This record gives sequence, C-alpha cells and structure tokens, in this order.
Amino acid sequence: MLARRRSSRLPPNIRVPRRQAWPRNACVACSRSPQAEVRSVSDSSTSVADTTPDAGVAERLRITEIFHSIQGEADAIGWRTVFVRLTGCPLRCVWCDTEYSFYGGNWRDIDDIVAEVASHGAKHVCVTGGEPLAQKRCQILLRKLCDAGFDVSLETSGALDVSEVDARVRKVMDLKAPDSGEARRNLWSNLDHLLPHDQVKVVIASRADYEWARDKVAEVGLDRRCMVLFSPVHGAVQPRELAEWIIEDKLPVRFQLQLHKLLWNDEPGH
Ligand SMILES: Nc1nc2[nH]cc(C(=O)O)c2c(=O)[nH]1
Ligand code: SF4
Ligand SMILES: [Mg+2]
Repeated sequence: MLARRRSSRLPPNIRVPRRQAWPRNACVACSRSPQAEVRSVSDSSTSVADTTPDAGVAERLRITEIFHSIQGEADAIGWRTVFVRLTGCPLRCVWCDTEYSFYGGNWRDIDDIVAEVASHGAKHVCVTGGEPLAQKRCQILLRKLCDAGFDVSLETSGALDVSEVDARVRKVMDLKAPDSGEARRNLWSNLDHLLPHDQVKVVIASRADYEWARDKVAEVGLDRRCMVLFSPVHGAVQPRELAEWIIEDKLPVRFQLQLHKLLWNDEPGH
C-alpha cells in the first residue's frame, strides 16, 4: 500500500506530531536519563553517548530484561544461567535476533540488578544486549558480579573497546563477517585484550562469510589466542553445511548451534 501524504485532510491549524525517527545507529541506552548528564564517548570505530550519574545518585543501567535460563552458546553452554540484557546497541547487524533490545528498557540500580541475579541461585551470569558496553557503567556491573562470586560472561559485538573489562569476566566477542553489514565496525585492537578464557564468535550467513572467517582466523592466529566459535545464521546457512566446511578445511574452531533456539524457538526471556 502506498503511504498516505500526512495530514492531507486536516485543517491547516491542526498539526500531526511527527513520528520520532530514530537515526540508524541511535542507541536508546545513550539517551538522557532524568538524573544523569550526557557524555560523549568516541573511539576509532564508533561514537556513542553515555550517561554519567550526578554525584550521590545511585549507579544505574538501562535494562531490557533479566531472566533465568540455560546458556545456549559458547563455552558455558548448557549451564543454568541468569541473563542480564542491557538496552541499546550502536550496530545494526542484518541478522540481529534481539532488535527488541534496541529501545525501551528500564533504569535499574546496579545493586538491585545484582540482588535479582542472586535471587535465582545460579552460578553463571551472562551480561548481554544489545551491546552492553555501550553503557559505560556496565563495567561496574561486571565488577560487582565478579566480586559477588558469580562466573560472569559478557556477550559483546567486538565494535567497542574491551580493554577495561574486568579480567575475571569471560568475554564472548563477535567478529562481524561481511554479510552482517557491520564488518567495518570490527575493532581489531580488541584482539590484543583477549585472554585465554575468552572466546571469539563469528556468525556465518554464507559461504563467503565462511571463507572470510576461515582466512581471518589463519591471518591473525586467532585460535592461538582463545577459543574460536563458528555459528550459522538461522535460516541462512544449513548447520550441516557449515559443519562439513569446517571438517573439510580441518579448522581449529568450534562449531556451535544456539541451544536456546532449539529449546524455545527464540522466544524472548529464554
Ligand atoms: N538461553 C540463552 N542463551 C544465550 N546466550 C547468549 C544469549 C544472548 O542473547 O546474548 C542468549 C540468550 O538470549 N538465551
Ligand atoms: S551487535 Fe548484537 S545486538 Fe547489536 S545489532 Fe548486532 S547482533 Fe544485534
Ligand atoms: Mg539471544
């Protein structure tokens, strides 16, 4: 259907409010909170705004959801895990499966988040998004979760600097392949901050993505730094096809399927 011209049948003195148009890379986590001042943060690959609380105001984060499930990915797959999904992402991967985390969410005190996580009685916590590092205070949450004794992992896009992430956190860092539409955002200097317990994940949407990822692993010696995971995009690459490419090329990478999609068919909250 063709779009109707706005307000064509309204009297001239009545104005229809424009729908808010979000810039492609806008990030809701970056929008102003009532008690916070906005600070611009930029690095070589991206530019996002962050919020810094006024003195005396509790440290807060914008949160889309907290839920208790089974870890569906990476090294801790299968463990009962509490997920803390932070709101906002400055990227727009073509195949993103969590677009609902781009906007909305609620401001939550970091200490309340830690208490809610603890209430589930799970050892593992996964901080995800969105892009959790788009909110600078994510670093405080990660530190407090580690201090509280949790086994903490962080799902991050690889586009934002990970050098300040607490060394106790297991980083699960994406390397964006060309078909994601966001490969230019890969912050290659992040590779220097990977620890042996971290993981690099490449989500593969085509044979071209696969060859790109295979060549990158060899070029930068990725498998010597940490575990490398190759994961097919649901509906774009047959899992068996990707598995057979990996076998054929004898790659030093770990094939993975998202367990939670098999169990819960990608419903939010799982
Ligand atoms: N069960 C489950 N495991 C996950 N591992 C990483 C997830 C994510 O959304 O980052 C995720 C998720 O959303 N659900
Ligand atoms: S970085 Fe993650 S949350 Fe952001 S658009 Fe890409 S897949 Fe979605
Ligand atoms: Mg998910």
